[in-house]
Amino acid sequence: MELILENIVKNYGDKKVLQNAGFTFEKGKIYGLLGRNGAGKTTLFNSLSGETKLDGGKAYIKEHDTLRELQEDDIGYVYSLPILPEFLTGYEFVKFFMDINRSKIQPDQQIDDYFEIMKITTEDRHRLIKNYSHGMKNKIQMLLFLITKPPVILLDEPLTSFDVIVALEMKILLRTMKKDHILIFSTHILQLASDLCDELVILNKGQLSSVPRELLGSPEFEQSVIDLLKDEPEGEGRADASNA
Ligand SMILES: Nc1ncnc2c1ncn2[C@@H]1O[C@H](COP(=O)(O)OP(=O)(O)OP(=O)(O)O)[C@@H](O)[C@H]1O
Repeated sequence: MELILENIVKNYGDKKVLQNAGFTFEKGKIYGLLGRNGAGKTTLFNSLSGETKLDGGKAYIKEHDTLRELQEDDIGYVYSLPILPEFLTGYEFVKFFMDINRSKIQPDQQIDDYFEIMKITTEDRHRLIKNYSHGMKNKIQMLLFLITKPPVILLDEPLTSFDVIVALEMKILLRTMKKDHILIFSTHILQLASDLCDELVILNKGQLSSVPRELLGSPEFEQSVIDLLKDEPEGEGRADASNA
């Protein structure tokens, strides 16, 4: 399965944010999306999830040689600031979510199985969401996608809200999930990106480009990414980014 972006354009008034951005993302990989503040990472995620209308271009899902337009249902979106019903307990909310998505769930999957996978304790399951930490809310959002299994999962700065232990748990979870999904997460943490991602994608000047794989984990990695993100035109010593 592939997510294919073609000539994606998004403007806010006179501000051109995404300018003919194109890229092909593949199932089985974790992609890190890097870009400077205001580069348009959230705008790209909002556009793909249908929250914001695109001004141009198309997004497709390609599966078994069949191409179709991306639909809202294809996307699971883990927001950096999750919006959840605070008046319910985690358990009540997940139960409700399972009820309305009954057709997508394997019959042998029990609600507690999902909480176990997400390592949410029995006590926490029955607490009101309004008392959850930011990281706990992110965990609940990720749990929802274990239920509905959308082909594409977008995570906006997800791991920054987790403590080191939970971040490690989440990394393991993302690595197990990647075989069934296209996972794209935005981050400013270069170490996390090089550690977790199979591919790094740079969003700069409204366009997407991939960081050469051989740079991941190399001693020049950090400096090369900084060079790629700088506004200056291509100069000596600058790493080569290949447009997909
Ligand atoms: N609803 C909006 N109306 C007008 N301008 C917007 C809107 N949303 C975003 N922008 C502008 O679009 C640009 C891209 O914003 P966006 O939030 O997508 O960037 P980002 O890469 O996610 O940034 P950060 O890393 O700081 O979260 C910014 O200049 C921002 O001010």
